[in-house]
Amino acid sequence: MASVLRHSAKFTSGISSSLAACARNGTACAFPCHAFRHRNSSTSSKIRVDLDSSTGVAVMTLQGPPVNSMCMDFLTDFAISMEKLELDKNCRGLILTSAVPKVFSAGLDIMEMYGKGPEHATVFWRAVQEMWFKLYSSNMVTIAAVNGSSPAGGCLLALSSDYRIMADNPRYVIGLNEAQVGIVAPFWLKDNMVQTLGHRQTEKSLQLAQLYSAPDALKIGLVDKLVPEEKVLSTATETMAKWFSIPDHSRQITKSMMRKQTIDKFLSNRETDINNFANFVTKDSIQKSLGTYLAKLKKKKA
Ligand SMILES: CCCCC/C=C\CCCC/C=C/C(=O)SCCNC(=O)CCNC(=O)[C@H](O)C(C)(C)COP(=O)(O)OP(=O)(O)OC[C@H]1O[C@@H](n2cnc3c(N)ncnc32)[C@H](O)[C@@H]1OP(=O)(O)O
Repeated sequence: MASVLRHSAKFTSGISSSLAACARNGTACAFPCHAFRHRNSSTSSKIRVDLDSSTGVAVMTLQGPPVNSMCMDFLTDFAISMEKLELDKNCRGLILTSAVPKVFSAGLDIMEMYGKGPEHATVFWRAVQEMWFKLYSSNMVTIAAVNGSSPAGGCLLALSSDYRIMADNPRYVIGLNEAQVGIVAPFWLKDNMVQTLGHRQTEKSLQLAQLYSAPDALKIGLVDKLVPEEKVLSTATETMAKWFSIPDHSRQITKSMMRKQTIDKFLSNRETDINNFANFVTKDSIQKSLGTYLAKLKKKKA
């Protein structure tokens, strides 16, 4: 990552330090508390992170045009940002959003899976796993502010968060469409979706590679709330205040209890999953599917 978290706070005051203490201790803290904000920012080529220490909320903005696809740089920046935030005692909650118009994230960068050898596939898949694992197992309250289309890996970010708010625009889609691309959602992502939608709905969604419009995603519970696009971020901030009203320790233990089985299964099968991916994605037939899908994406424009 190009730069590190910079501490830009210039002053402390009784009010701001007590708000920061409030953020650290996990006690309820009324929003908005704009008066004396402490902001830490970090920017890499693909991701910007703004942490407001006075509220304990970090906003991670995906800023990799044209579609926030998850290439190696993106995945590395994401992992480093998550590690820093997780260790920062001033940070209790994370909002994920996009600076790219109309797109939250197009998912994994297909170019990272196309025409590459098994060594690259191994490194890439470990980084994908790490992104999911860091978000899914985070101690922070995580809210996806989905302000655009969010297929495949984009949906992964949303699914592994605690709460999903999406822009109320029927042209925006979200879902796990891997099968359409000729690839397969890994077991841990499937498990994550089962927890959110239930077994039957997940089976239909995955087999049919379904991308849901925002209203349909709300109907099946793939997102929790729809709001006008310009309110996605402010609603995420308001929602965070509600989640912050629960003491951190009890919410965190509850979260880890709910997610433990999926995490344990992932950790026990992690290396096998990497080998499976590397073998699968380098097969001629899978490469052919990826090539056809890529050509379709490019042709769409012509
Ligand atoms: C049994 C063993 C287990 C094996 C497991 C195997 C695989 C597991 C993988 C599972 C996990 C996740 C997988 C993925 O995420 S795969 C990626 C799937 N993503 C998509 O299908 C989305 C494709 N993109 C779109 O639908 C659209 O781009 C859009 C996001 C709706 C945005 O539309 P629009 O604003 O109209 O932009 P364009 O379509 O014009 O795209 C602009 C340029 O970006 C390129 N592009 C788009 N998406 C991707 C991508 N995912 N990767 C790389 N490049 C992408 C597109 O081609 C355009 O490029 P150009 O300007 O050069 O033409």
